[in-house]
Amino acid sequence: MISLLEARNIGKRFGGLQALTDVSLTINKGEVYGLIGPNGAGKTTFFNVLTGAYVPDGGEFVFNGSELPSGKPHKIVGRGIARTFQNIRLFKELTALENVMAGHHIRTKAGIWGILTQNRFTREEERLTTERAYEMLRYVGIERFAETVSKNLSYGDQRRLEIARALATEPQLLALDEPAAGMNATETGQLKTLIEQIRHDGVTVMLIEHDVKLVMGLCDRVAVLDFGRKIAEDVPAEVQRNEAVINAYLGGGKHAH
Ligand SMILES: Nc1ncnc2c1ncn2[C@@H]1O[C@H](COP(=O)(O)OP(=O)(O)OP(=O)(O)O)[C@@H](O)[C@H]1O
Repeated sequence: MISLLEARNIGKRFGGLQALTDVSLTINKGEVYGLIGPNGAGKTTFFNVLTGAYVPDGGEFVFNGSELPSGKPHKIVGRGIARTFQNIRLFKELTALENVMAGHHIRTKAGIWGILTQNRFTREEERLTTERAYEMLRYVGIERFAETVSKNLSYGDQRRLEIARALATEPQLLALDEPAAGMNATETGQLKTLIEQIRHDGVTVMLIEHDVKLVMGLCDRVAVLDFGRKIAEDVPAEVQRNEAVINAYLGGGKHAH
């Protein structure tokens, strides 16, 4: 097994609150890796330090054998890590197609100057970006909504669009923050199929999710956070019968979702 991401002793504090304490984990290439735990356990904070939204107070991330910069979201996307957000963050007034094109621009050479000056090279690149964006929409199953303003899409389709936009950055690791939140059973089933396809196509997936059935049915391994510490990491069957995990989360105790 080849490791893609290694988190080493990640710590993050917000004032008096220790949101993450010495979190270490390794994600292998080709895995679907779940991150679960009660509300406030630190899952989203982990994504935020990984993707550069926050700078960790301690520890480091090694990706593809070299250290990731901290607090540099754009650079981290460039290194091959893309994410979606718990609260959907699309450009609401832009069409689905435009949202995905915005994602792909990180991989184009022309950059903002090219776009402003509209030279021939840029026009060709724009054409390819548009083509690729359509391809991504098709991939997640919402090509028919390419010209729809994204705020008018159904909730499930907005979540798919976020995934398409993240995939347009051509990631090696796709970090999904509660992708099934607010989805009905049919949409969740389709999401599971989509994530399996993404993995099949060579993208490693890290997933925060409260839908335990989805997590256990989809993930190769699952890590459990509780009060900012990793309390377990194993294959789903083992995690489900881990006593500490049952007490903290799966048992439906006081801070389970
Ligand atoms: N920017 C911030 N400033 C202060 N406290 C924060 C900040 N972000 C998160 N926290 C706190 O850190 C802790 C961990 O929050 P986090 O959102 O990472 O939990 P979570 O496991 O993702 O929870 P949920 O399942 O509810 O999304 C919580 O107590 C939260 O209130």
